[in-house]
Amino acid sequence: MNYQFQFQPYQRPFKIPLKTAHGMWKMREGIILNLTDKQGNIGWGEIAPLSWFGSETMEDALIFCQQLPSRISIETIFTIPDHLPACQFGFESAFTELNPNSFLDINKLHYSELLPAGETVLTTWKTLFQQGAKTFKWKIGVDDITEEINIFQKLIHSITTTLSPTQAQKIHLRLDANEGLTFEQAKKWLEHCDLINANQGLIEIEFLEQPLSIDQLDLMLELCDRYSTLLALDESVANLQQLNSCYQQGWLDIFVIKPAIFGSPKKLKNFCQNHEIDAVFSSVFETNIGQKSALKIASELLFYNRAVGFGINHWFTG
Ligand SMILES: O=C(O)CCC(=O)c1ccccc1C(=O)O
Ligand SMILES: [Mg+2]
Repeated sequence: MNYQFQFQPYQRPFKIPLKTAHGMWKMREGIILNLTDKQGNIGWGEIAPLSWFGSETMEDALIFCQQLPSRISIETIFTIPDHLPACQFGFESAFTELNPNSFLDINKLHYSELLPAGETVLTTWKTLFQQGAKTFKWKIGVDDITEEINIFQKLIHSITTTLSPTQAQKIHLRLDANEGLTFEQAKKWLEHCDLINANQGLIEIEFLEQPLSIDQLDLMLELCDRYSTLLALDESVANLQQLNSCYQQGWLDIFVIKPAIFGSPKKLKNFCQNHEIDAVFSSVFETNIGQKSALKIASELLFYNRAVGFGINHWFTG
């Protein structure tokens, strides 16, 4: 059995550049591919690399696609090397569209909306809340910490005063530092988070994501012991080898999984079915094609029903 293979690179500008502790991101680049079977059915896939998270680069992915013949076998799809994790996802997704293995309803998922770093968070959160959002993630570790904690207090105040006392559902707020904090700064943030969570009010700080760099897992484990607010690993668990390693080293809080750069979905499913980890599935700003495949994986593997980090469409026009 083999498939006809086609691919097309794309570029998609952000409405406003995404600011994280890793820098500014203005343009999402990737590759849309399709496989056609003998009956003429088409399966779509997307390669959306994120090299600052340790995946291959856009160039690596393009070179890989260019050297493939126009007809490829199943064997080719399932033997893409581990240093091309976004390619593994893209090709396997297209294959799975042609050979579906589950029919779960991705419309049942709930979403976390991504809020921009800095003061604009104060207006953005409200617009998204008025559209029905209940879970938000705010990027921190970008500006001076005193300034950010100041904005954080204003955000908490804004949420508290906007909610009606009869609000049925809690607002969940996630903080994502993208490795941008020091140990001391992480402690400071977690003190603020613990105070809010001790209130047991209508706002819950759901977790602090990747406060420290990936070589500081020991310190992040220490933060888990010291504070009651949960921590999440993201950059530290970008692929299967890293996930395995952090799991073995005793991480019990949350794991952020970005299916589009994680590598083979088959291997990811295998891991999650053997270890019931507390996972948050999240986007890497892929288009609807990659999102659909990633959300299918999420709906199959979600044990704790946490909101998925795919509330990102407001970052693009059209
Ligand atoms: O996880 C989410 O809720 C949104 C997606 C997100 O934050 C993200 C998107 C692209 C690259 C990195 C990250 C990140 O979580 O650090
Ligand atoms: Mg993150």
